Amino acid sequence: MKLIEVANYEEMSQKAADIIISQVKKKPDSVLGLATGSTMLGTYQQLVQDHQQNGTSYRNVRTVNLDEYIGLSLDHPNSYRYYMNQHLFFHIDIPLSQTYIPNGASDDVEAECKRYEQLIENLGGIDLQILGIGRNGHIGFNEPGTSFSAPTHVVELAPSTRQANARFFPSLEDVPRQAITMGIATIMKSRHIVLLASGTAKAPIMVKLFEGTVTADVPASVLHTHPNVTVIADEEALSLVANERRKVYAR
Ligand SMILES: N[C@@H]1[C@@H](O)[C@H](O)[C@@H](COP(=O)(O)O)O[C@@H]1O
Repeated sequence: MKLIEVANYEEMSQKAADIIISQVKKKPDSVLGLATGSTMLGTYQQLVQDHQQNGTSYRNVRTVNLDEYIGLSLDHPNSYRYYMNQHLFFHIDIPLSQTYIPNGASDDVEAECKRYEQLIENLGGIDLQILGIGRNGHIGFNEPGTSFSAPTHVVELAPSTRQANARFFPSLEDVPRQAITMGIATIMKSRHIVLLASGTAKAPIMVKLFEGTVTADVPASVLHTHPNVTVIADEEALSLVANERRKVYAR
């Protein structure tokens, strides 16, 4: 795991966008694994700006998103499909037919998980997966305790996750209780993984991540066992991580 320390959210977003843009330039038909949440908004803004100013093309890119709530229609303003369309897909030249997100409105969510896992395999796997991190260390919606060998599956959202995401919904009651998420095994097959973290809310979990212990209690800690992971974190997110721990990963 390699740590890139940055000053703030803007710098984190710029660095992440640069990595995505070079991936797309190097391999125009890349499979990009994408994430949602507040952390990603700046990165997507940078990609849109670069597309408009420099014409980076996504015509042949395929995207697979990490997760989706169960029970929201695809056009529900809180669905991750809606988020991706609004914040990225509608503003770049990717055909929507090449953008994939688990269908949380499916009648048969178990079958949908199998279909999604197979789809990723049929695309040839993920070249570059972008991840945020939950305050409890979740990646995608893989909550603490999830087996590292799980493929795409249905999850019960932890009360703390529903609470953290409630700010996007009218009330806590409106936050879905379940989601479909790529499993940790699915994520770990990606050829390169970039995890982004910004702000003091992520400081305690960054301490746990950089302790270096691999444990299902901190799902993101599995990334220590992947050969090609870059963490881009800002000063606030790293504020509780001791300098010696940072040095272990800063290269
Ligand atoms: N399923 C998503 C995760 O993929 C995301 O990383 C996390 C952090 O969100 P934020 O970036 O808003 O802190 O929230 C959600 O639960």
